Amino acid sequence: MATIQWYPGHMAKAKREIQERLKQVDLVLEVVDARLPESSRNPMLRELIGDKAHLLLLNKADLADPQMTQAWQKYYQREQQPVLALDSQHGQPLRPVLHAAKQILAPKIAAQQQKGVLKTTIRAMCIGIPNSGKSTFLNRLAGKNIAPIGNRPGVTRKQNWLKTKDDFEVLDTPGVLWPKFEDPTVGQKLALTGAIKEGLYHEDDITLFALGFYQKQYPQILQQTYQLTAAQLDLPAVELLLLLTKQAGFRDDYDRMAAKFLLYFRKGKLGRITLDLPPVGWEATVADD
Ligand SMILES: Nc1nc2c(ncn2[C@@H]2O[C@H](COP(=O)(O)OP(=O)(O)OP(=O)(O)O)[C@@H](O)[C@H]2O)c(=O)[nH]1
Repeated sequence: MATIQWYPGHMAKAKREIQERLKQVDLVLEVVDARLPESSRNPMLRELIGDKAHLLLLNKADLADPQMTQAWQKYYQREQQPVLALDSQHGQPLRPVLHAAKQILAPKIAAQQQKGVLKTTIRAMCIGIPNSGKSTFLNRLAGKNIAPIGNRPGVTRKQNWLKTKDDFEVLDTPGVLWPKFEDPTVGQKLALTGAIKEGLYHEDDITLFALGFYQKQYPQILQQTYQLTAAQLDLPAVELLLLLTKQAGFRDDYDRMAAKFLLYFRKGKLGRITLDLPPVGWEATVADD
């Protein structure tokens, strides 16, 4: 399978801009996809953030496996990484985000108050990879539509400040991917969830990856959606794709079936699933505490 690579012209520029803007903010809000909390974190951004106050937002939690989202939250808490799970599409994130921001910045706010500064504005910066839901999140935060929302990666181009009530100001930034995925499954997961521009991957490859993942982690969803027997569920992914293609009446046009499968997946019609699993053994260390 070809490795998915991405060489956007604006990446280096975005990096410089983010570096510059980091100096102006108290806090970084990192929006990731709750279905892939690690694979949708840009290592370059992580490096840029350094030790700046940082709240990790597991967005699209409505599409993720709720038990896995809970596990990931526990995992990050254990790592001393402040974290919140959000559904920006349907929820109201302002209150929980502001509350978490105030907790993270409590020592800084207390120091300012000691100096007699009573009205403290919190300045945050929203970062994340394309399509993680930054614009949707910011629109919800502001309570009105200000950031452009797209269902394609790479819609947000400029950096804009938005002000909410409660002296909370947030800076929007364009979604930034990184140039090369060390682990090819990261690219496959990002392509599956729609973070990578169409045309940079083969839909059948990504569908085969997804089928294999469902077979291993969520067989009951496949079984129920496509009415499969136990033996069919165990077929190699390629054969399963051919079977689904025939079942759909597409003869041997598996490209058409792959496109349909991806569309279904992206509409959330193939169940709530999480593609990244917390590192093996972390629960044991939590239990030891
Ligand atoms: N189900 C669900 N969909 C969401 C959520 N947040 C965003 N979306 C959808 O995800 C897609 C991408 O959202 P955007 O807000 O445009 O993402 P972005 O990160 O600003 O994207 P770029 O502009 O490419 O950087 C859109 O189709 C949104 O409707 C969420 O919490 N749940």
